[in-house]
Amino acid sequence: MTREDAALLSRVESLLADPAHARHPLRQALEALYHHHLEEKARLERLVSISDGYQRLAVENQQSARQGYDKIRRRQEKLSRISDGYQQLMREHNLALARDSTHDSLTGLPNRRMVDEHLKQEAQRATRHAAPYTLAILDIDHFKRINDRHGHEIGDRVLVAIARVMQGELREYDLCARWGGEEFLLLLAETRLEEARTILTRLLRRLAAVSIEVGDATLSITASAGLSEHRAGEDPLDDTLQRADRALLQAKRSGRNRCCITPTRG
Ligand SMILES: Nc1nc2c(ncn2[C@@H]2O[C@H](COP(=O)(O)OP(=O)(O)OP(=O)(O)O)[C@@H](O)[C@H]2O)c(=O)[nH]1
Repeated sequence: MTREDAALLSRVESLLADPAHARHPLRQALEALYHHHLEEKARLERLVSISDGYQRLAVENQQSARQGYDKIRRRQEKLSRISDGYQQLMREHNLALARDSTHDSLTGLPNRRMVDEHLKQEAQRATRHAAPYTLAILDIDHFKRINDRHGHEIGDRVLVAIARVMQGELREYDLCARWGGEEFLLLLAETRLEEARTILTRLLRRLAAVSIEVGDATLSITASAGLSEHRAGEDPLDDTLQRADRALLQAKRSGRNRCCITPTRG
């Protein structure tokens, strides 16, 4: 209520209360108007109060709806984080499984299964592009002595060291796999026998220069290798590798620390 309204009301109340105007012809009408005004004012105040209550309720509802929504959103974000983490874990787990199934756990080199896959691909490539490739089988010389003298653990260290050297020496499109025990299979892509022999001779020299510290002593090794070039139409494992194996035997028999080849024909 404004100051003017309050002053007017107070003036009306004074007029109504004044006995001098008790018989005034407008007094009754003024009194009725005054009471009507008070009732209307009270009604208006009630309406305002109800309206305020509604507004308060609406705001509270809005707030609680927003809080509820935020809570659900936070929960969903949390769930999606958990799900993302779980999926990432599964992906890593599957990758690790796939890797374990195709790689040797000691050296980290590809294993036989991986060789099989590569040989299939290489066979297709060789047929399509007439691209030659050579297989080499490399075997550490007198490895049993290393195990016997220094123990299996040192033998393992030697295998790991050799694997690392071979991976460093070969081209990235070649394959160097652990074939079993102290034997490694090398697939030299797009490589003819003579070129492969040069690569293997260099590799054997590199291996012979490796020093492995065992306590106070320094250990060194040599290796022998047999090579054979794949011939069109033949099975790489049944034929090419068999010839490479025979060449390896020849390398061992003729004094070790060397590589031998089987001629491309014959
Ligand atoms: N430390 C270790 N030794 C292995 C592993 N796999 C095979 N060997 C050993 O490798 C040795 C292979 O010995 P042999 O087949 O007699 O051949 P070698 O002593 O290398 O002799 P040559 O091949 O004739 O020069 C055996 O003593 C096996 O126990 C392995 O994963 N770790």
